[in-house]
Amino acid sequence: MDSTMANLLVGLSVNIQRSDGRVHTANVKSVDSTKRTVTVEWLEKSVCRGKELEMNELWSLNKELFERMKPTSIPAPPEKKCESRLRSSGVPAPSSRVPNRERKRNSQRPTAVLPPVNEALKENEAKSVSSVTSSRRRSVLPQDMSKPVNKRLSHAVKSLDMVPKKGKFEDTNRPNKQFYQMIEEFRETLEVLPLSLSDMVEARRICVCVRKRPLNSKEVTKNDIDVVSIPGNGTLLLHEPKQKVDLTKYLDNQVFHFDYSFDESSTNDLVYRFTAKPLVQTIFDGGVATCFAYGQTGSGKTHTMGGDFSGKSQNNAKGIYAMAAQDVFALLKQRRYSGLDLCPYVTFFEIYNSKVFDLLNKKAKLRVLEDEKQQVQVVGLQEMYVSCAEDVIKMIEMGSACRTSGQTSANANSSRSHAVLQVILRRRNQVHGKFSLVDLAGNERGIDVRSSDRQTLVETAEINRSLLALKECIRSLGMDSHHIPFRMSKLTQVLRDSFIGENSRTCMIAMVSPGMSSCDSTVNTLRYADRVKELNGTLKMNDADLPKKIDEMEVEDSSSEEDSIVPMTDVYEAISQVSELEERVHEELTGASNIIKLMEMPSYDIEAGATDIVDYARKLLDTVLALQSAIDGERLARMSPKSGYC
Ligand SMILES: Nc1ncnc2c1ncn2[C@@H]1O[C@H](COP(=O)(O)OP(=O)(O)OP(=O)(O)O)[C@@H](O)[C@H]1O
Repeated sequence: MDSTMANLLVGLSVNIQRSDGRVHTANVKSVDSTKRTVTVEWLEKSVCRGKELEMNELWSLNKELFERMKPTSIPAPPEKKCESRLRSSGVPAPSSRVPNRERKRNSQRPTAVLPPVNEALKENEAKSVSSVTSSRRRSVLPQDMSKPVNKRLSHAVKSLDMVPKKGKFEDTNRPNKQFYQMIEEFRETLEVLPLSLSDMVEARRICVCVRKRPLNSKEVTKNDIDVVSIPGNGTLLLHEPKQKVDLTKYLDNQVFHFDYSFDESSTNDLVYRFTAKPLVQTIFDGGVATCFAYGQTGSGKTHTMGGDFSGKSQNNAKGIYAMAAQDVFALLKQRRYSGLDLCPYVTFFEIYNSKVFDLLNKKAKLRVLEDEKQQVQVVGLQEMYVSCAEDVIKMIEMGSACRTSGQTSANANSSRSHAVLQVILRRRNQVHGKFSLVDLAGNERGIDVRSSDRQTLVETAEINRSLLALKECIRSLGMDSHHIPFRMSKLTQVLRDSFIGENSRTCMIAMVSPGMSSCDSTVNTLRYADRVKELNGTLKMNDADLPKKIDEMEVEDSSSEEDSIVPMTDVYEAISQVSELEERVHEELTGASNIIKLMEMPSYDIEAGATDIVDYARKLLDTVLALQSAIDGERLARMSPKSGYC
C-alpha cells in the first residue's frame, strides 16, 4: 500500500465515511506516510470541514480507485522517475462541493486536484482547483464529459477562481499577465523530473507519447503564454485559461498521463530513444512497426520525424526517419541477422486528398488496389534498395522537397499530406518486416483553416476523416478486435498491415504547441491521443446505460435542493460548452456522410466510423440535459428565499 500512498495526490477525490454513516467524497488535503494517515477536506453548507483518516479506512472505502493505482494498471516507471510525481504534501487542498448525483460517479473516477498555494482558496467556497486525471487506461477527457455540465463547470469555475498572489511574477508586463502569474505560481509547486537518456525504456505494443515544443519566435514576440507543463513520469498538465462572464479569470488545470511526456528541452535523440527505437527490433523479428507523428499544424511533427530545422533548411540526419534507418543498418551488421540474407529497401510516398503520390518518383500518382485476400497493393510504388543510412537520408531529402504543403493560420509552410517513409526488409524477395514512419498532416480544426477556398476545406475534411480512421484502427489493434476499419480512409488502407497480426507494434507521438493561442488545438490533440491509449473500451456507455443515467440524474436532482442552486455564470458557461460540442458533432457528421457516400464500404465500417459520432452525440445530450438542469436550478434559486435573489 506504500506505493499507493505515494500516488495519493493532494486534491484527489476520495470517498469518506462520516460518523453518522454517510458516505461522500472529499479531497485529500495532506498525506502523512509516517503515521499512515490522510487528511481530507470537504464543504458542507458552505463550511469547510476536515478530518484525518487511517489509510486502512480510506482503502476500504476506495478499493476501486486504489486498484487502478496499482502498478499493474499503472505500469511502473523506471525507479528514479517515481519521485517525479506532483507534490503530494505541503500544498493545501482545495475545498470542493460534490453534488449528490456526482458522488456515485466520482467514486468510480480518480480525480486528482493539483492546486497552487493560495490562501484565498479557503476563504471562498468558489475557490478550489479542479482537474481531471486518469489511470493509464482511463479516458482522460480534458473536460470530463461524463459529468453533467453544470456540476462540471461548478467544479471548474469555483475551483479555479484564483486571485494571483502578489509576488515575483507580478510585474511582468505582458498580455494575459494574470494567467501567466497563476501558471507560474502553479509551476512553482511542481516537482519536475524530466526524462533523460539514462532512463529505462519499456517495451509496449502500443505506445502513446506527447511532445511539447518550445514557444517559437512568433509566439515569444507576441508574449504568448506557455500553458503546458511536463513534470515527468508521463504526466502532462494543461493550464487552460478561462474566464467567467463576470470577467474573473481562472485556470482549468487538466492532467493527462501518457507512456512518456517530452518537454520543450527534449531533443529528437531523446524522443527517438523512447518511441521509434524500441520498434526497430520488431521488423527483424518479422513484424510490422509503425510510428506516427500526430498534432496540430506547426506543433513539430516534421521537426521530429524529418529532422531539426535551421531556418528553412532541415537537417534530415537528425530526425526519427534517419535515426531509425541508422539502427536498421546497425542491426543488419549484427552476427545474428547477417546470416538471414535480409535486404533493406525504402519507399516514400504521400497521401493527399485520398490520393497516393510517390515522393521518390517525381510524385507519380499511384493506385491502391486490394486483392481478394484483402492484401493492399500500392501499384507502381518505387522500392529503392539502400545500402547504408546515408542512402536513406538522401531519399528523405529528395522526398521531403516535393511534399504537398499549404498555408494555415499556424504554419506558413504547413504539410497538408500524410508522408509515409517505409523501411522494408526483404528476404528472398518476400517481405520479412516493415517499418512505417508517418508524418501525419496537421489536425487543424475546420475553424482554424482561415479559408473559404473549397480545396482547403475539402483537404481539411479529408485529413480529419483519415485521422479519425487511424484512431479507430489503432484502438481495434489494441483491443485485438477482429474487425479493423481500415477501409475508412486511404491512409489506413495503405497501412493495413500495421493494424493486423500479432507482431504489430505502434507508437504515436502527439505533438503539442505550448502557447495559450493554441490551447483549443492542444486540448483536441491530447483528447485524441488519450482515446488512442484508452484501449479496453469498457468505459464506453452502451445504449442500455444511457436512459438509466438520465433517470438517475433526474431522481437525484429532485432529492437535493442545495445541489440545484446554480450560479448563472455556470449556465452561461454550459451554453458555450453546448456550442463547442455541437461544432464537434457537426465535424464528425460531415466526415461520416462523406464515408457513407463512398458506399463501397461494408456497413460494419460505417458503424465503426460512427462510434465517435455517437460518443459526441451522447456527450452533447448529457450536456444539454445538464444545461436544462442548470437552468432549472437557477430558476429554483431565484424562487428560494435563502438564495438572496429578489
Ligand atoms: N521540438 C522543437 N524544438 C525546436 N523547434 C521546433 C520543435 N518542434 C518544432 N519546431 C519548429 O516549429 C516549426 C514548425 O514545426 P514543424 O514544421 O515540424 O510542424 P508540423 O507539425 O510538421 O506542421 P505541419 O503539420 O503544418 O507540417 C519549425 O520551424 C520547427 O523548427
